[in-house]
Amino acid sequence: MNMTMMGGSWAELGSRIAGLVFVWATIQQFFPNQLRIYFEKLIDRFLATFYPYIQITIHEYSDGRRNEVYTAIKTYLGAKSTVQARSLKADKVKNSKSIVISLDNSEEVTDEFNGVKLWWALKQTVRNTTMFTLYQSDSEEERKYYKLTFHRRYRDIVTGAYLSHVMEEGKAIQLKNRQRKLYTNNPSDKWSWSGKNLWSHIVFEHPATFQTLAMDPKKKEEIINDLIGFNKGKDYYAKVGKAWKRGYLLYGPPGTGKSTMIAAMANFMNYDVYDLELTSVNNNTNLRKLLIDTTSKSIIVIEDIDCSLDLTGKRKKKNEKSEDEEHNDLIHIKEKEKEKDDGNKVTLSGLLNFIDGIWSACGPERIIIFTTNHVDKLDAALIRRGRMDMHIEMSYCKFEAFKVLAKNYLDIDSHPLFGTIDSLLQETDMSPCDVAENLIPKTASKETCLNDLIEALNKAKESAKLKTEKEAKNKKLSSKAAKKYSHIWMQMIGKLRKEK
Ligand SMILES: Nc1ncnc2c1ncn2[C@@H]1O[C@H](COP(=O)(O)OP(=O)(O)OP(=O)(O)O)[C@@H](O)[C@H]1O
Ligand SMILES: [Mg+2]
Repeated sequence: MNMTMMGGSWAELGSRIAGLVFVWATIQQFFPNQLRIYFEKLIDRFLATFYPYIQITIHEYSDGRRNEVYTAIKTYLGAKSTVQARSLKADKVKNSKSIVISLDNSEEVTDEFNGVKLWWALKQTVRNTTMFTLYQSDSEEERKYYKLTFHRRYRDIVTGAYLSHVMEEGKAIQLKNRQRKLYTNNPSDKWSWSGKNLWSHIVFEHPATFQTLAMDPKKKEEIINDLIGFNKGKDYYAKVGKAWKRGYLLYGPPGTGKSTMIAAMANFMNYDVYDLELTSVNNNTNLRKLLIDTTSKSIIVIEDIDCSLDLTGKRKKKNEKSEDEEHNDLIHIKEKEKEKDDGNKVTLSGLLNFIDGIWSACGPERIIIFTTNHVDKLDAALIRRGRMDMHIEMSYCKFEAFKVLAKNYLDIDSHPLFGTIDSLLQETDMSPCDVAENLIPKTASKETCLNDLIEALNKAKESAKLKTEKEAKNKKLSSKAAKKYSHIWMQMIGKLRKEK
């Protein structure tokens, strides 16, 4: 804080204040209450003439608890002070992935907001506290606080917009620096009575990014843009009256990168991941409790949704039904479920409520992802647009995806063998997982890896051909048998009729 800028000589001001304190003490002794209030006001006015600055103090602890505002200010000033302050502190803070820089004691920084100049200082008081233990002893307790000084002219702007800005910035930096977590739900019957152990977590450290994800580049860009739009959509969602959340359905054969995509999304958005194991949830109420216990800026994942709930069978003739019939069907299913709901299982309507019921809006900025290998097995109501806003097909490896894998695994952008691989990938279905397996360098030669892949692709092509031939043969045989038996059947019926 630049003290010389704040007007007058400090020594002079100090002696005036000392004089006033003396006068004040005398007044307190000899004068009645009303007169004392009058003098108090007079002194305030007198001080304000010489010292037009206001100070706000923010203590580290408030009502015995750590003050959230103090923490946000500390983070905010940490970012400012790296360029200004001469004395800084570096700490490894719990739940933070990097070292946190903050102001050292008695250091000061200047800030500017919409043309208003402000001065911040970190102060510390030491209090003697007596510990009443067996060996009664004295100990010193440190109390830290930030002091913000500004001209009284800017009182409104500082107490309003500026402090909100500091809080928002501080929280955003905290979020960016935090160590992200991967949660999984504990089985409902093992929840503690306090209800605090609904989820267990570990640190989330998956290396997948969109850059290393092998898929069609256009599709990848579309997904990235969708996520960016969602991330910036706070005002839009509020304006249209929608809860700030988005659903993605990832479907495709095994090993095509669905789980990898979830990790890439979480890294891109800087979100936590809640991996929800539906089979460990014993009823709809507990499912709702789990939802309420998730934080904002998180992805809730239900992997292999088709295996988690019995959603099949009810809509086998889906393609034959009109939209109206589908709708009525859903109402019917919900009613039937309600009738037999014994509170011992998660039902389709419970899951639908989980996704977009009134409780789903309880924490903003959340993404829900379902993955499945069999999209056609899922109930249309579960994945309709609005619930699962974007349906993403993760398909077998094509040449563009292969190029990403070749770059990741072999660090090459081109090779004379790429042409052969391109044409083989057009004729054969191989998952990125299997392609990647062949690209892991087992020997020093990159060419050997590519040749291994070509060999694997040729084998896959050959076995696919054999499979198709076998299927065609079986089909032919069964249609021949069907014809034969229908012929015999007809002959029998004819005979019976004649006999009649
Ligand atoms: N598109 C991809 N891009 C990069 N790596 C991939 C991709 N697909 C698969 N892999 C690799 O294969 C491994 C398995 O992929 P992943 O678990 O994401 O597949 P999945 O689609 O979730 O499979 P499943 O349906 O069996 O759950 C990953 O660890 C990753 O290394
Ligand atoms: Mg998976």
